[in-house]
Amino acid sequence: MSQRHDNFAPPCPSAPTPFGQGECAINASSPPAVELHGITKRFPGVVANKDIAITVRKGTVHALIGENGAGKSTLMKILYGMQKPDEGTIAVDGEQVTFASPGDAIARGIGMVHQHFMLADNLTVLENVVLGGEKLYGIGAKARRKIQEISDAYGLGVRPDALVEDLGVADRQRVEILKVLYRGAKILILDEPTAVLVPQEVDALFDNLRELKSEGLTVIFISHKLGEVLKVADDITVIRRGTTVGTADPKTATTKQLAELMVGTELPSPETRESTVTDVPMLQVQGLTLTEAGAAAAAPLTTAAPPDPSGTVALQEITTGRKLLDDISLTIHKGEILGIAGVEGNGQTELIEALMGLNSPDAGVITLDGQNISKVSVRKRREGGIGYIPEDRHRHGLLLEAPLWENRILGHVTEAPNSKRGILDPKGARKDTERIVREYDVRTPGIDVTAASLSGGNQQKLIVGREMSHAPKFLIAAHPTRGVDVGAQAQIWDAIRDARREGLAVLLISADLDELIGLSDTLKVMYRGRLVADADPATITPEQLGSAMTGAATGQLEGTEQSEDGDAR
Ligand SMILES: Nc1ncnc2c1ncn2[C@@H]1O[C@H](COP(=O)(O)OP(=O)(O)OP(=O)(O)O)[C@@H](O)[C@H]1O
Repeated sequence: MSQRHDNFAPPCPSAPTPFGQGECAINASSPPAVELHGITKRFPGVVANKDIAITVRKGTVHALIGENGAGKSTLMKILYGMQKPDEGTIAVDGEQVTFASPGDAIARGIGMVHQHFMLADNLTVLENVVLGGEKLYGIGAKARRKIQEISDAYGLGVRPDALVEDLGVADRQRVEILKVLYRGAKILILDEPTAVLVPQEVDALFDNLRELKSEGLTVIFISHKLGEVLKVADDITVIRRGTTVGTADPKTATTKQLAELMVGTELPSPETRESTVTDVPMLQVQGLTLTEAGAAAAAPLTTAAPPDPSGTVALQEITTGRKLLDDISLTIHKGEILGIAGVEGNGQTELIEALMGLNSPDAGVITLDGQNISKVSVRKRREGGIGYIPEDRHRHGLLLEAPLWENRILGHVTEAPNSKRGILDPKGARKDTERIVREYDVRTPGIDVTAASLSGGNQQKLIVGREMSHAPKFLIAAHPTRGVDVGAQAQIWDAIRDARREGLAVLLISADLDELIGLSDTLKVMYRGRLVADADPATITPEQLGSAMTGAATGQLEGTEQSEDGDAR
């Protein structure tokens, strides 16, 4: 490592050693909950983890940070029994263990909350928590008591009889946490837990984490949000290119230092106040309304998803006509980034799907560059100049089991360089994939590996590279930097800004409010399917925006104006 900061100590040596020998940053005052020593994991062409050494103290929050592809998820999968290390040892509470499956890890008190929640929407909280763990406390009064007890003990505020489909993102996350606690977890692994939360929800989650550790539980969490890491972590381990490069003391370290240690670059800022907005409308939406029945017509864009076995039931339920999009009108001009703020589940997904032609709106007109595209197919819309960075990269952005170069073709089959005179051109696609890998720094051993084998952030870089390569007129960018490290984030922001300067119109949807405020020229708040307020990105704060998003703030917000469609509800 070339740079060294006073606040950073080298990682603990990989061979088991007693604590407190001076050069190791970990405080010896609490006993270790987890000790990873000499962990090495190889995949074809990649050493994902190399001689990793981490000690996690009991009753602490331990953050794991590092650039995309550094090896964080692999390491946590090893600790959770999902992957087997090629070398190295794991000790839990001082005892050496080997895990053949997550079941083994759970039995040793390790639980993992994944980024993508794994809850059944149509079941209650109680049913979700009990599901698969029926042997523990049954499914009746005893289970209910236990859930209430855990919820009260850690301040989770979970209601056992609430239907999961009625819960917001933060509540769902609490259910996931409760679920692992119910199974006896004493060590919780959280994979980017704040990626989908608004600032107030992040604070609430951090209160929960503090509660957990005050009860002696241990939390390991992966994050790219360095400010949050400094706020909540007791210890920080930095992983770089598969190996531990240092530990940091959150009391004294700065985000800038962390960023430098992680990726060797300074912390980027999304702030952009140069205006390139023209008065030429690129995308116009008038009175877009969608009921549940129209949304059910949604077709997957890329993957041939297996039919939902509960499809018939779902269809029977779609009779209420509840409006998922309610009279949405907006205009995005050439050179303009219009940001939409909203807690997930308030219609953003449906709006994106409507613009892409993936659902059937009940009313409304969509115009792209003067052409009415309301009834036009997905393919024609793409050929007409719509770029699409989807919110769920696994469902709509990639064919996970296909190689990278085939993923380069996805959504752009008929366009150059993937196609020549109407015929697929694998050579052209391969060459251009290599360019994207180079230009967007996609960390991969080659373009023939599957998309599934890339780390999450590198998958995202591939999608962004692909979509920007077609010089779109209008870009739908849903969480464009979700899961990417600070270095790649800066690169993606630059790519979007550069294209905007050339006249690109962008619809930006992001849970990262700094990104939303920093990049947008115009900002709207979406709540329960409606655009309820316009905010000025130059003056609004993330906290004010967060309040508006949760519907907590009514009337006109500071830094906002009334929405086009009337009252600021
Ligand atoms: N199943 C797999 N097959 C092949 N390679 C893999 C597999 N899983 C991970 N890798 C590779 O191992 C390396 C580490 O990936 P990992 O997902 O652990 O990184 P990460 O630090 O979690 O990244 P991110 O921040 O982007 O999520 C990457 O180069 C990735 O491509």
